[in-house]
Amino acid sequence: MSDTDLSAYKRSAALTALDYVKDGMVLGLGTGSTAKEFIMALGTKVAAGMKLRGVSTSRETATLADRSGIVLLDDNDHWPIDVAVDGADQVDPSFNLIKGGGGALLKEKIVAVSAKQFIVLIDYTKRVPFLGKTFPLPIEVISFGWRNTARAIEALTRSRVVLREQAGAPFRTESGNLIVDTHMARIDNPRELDAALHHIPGIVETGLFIDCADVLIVGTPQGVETYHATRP
Ligand SMILES: O=C(CO)[C@H](O)[C@H](O)COP(=O)(O)O
Repeated sequence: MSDTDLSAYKRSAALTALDYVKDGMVLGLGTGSTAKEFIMALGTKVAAGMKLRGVSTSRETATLADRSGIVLLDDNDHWPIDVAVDGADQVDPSFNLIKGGGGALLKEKIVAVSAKQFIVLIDYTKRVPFLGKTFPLPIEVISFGWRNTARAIEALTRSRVVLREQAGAPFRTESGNLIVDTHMARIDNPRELDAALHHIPGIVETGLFIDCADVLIVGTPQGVETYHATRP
């Protein structure tokens, strides 16, 4: 299915997420095409008189938020984020996520875990029985010694690790780091893998979002489905 076909499902999920937005809130604003639908929809709320402030996870999102009339908090402020809303690349049955397809995973994770509630918006094709296989795991690494870091990731995961490129050059995150995409056949235990990866020096953050999502909103051909995570 093409991205154009899926954009209607992303949009319907984004519109449903508006129900969670109340006047005066501070919102965490994700990055990517689904987050974009949400931020543009927020513009209608602001135009109708709602006052919203936000924390942006990328320059692209900051531009969209500005156009929607959302006042952005400074990077150096303490952010009292009520609700963070973002897309994802894969979601497993326990609502664990792979994120970072757009390369914004570090800021996205900081914002998601800072929020009182984290809402994930996806089209139905992103729900998977297990993470990996159809989407490589993005890992943000510092450029110093990145080849050694990549080798260590390969040894741990027994998978192919590929430096992400853009226009023929290494892709740089907004924090100045690199992304290596890790092609794993299947991630059986995302929590254990995330913990093990964090022991490798040079890894800044992984695209595994474990126990972060509170609400999952899925756009499907049959309509929008909403799920609330239950945690012990
Ligand atoms: O993690 C992300 C960016 O780093 C995005 O949320 C993820 O890639 C999904 O993107 P899209 O909504 O465009 O399908």
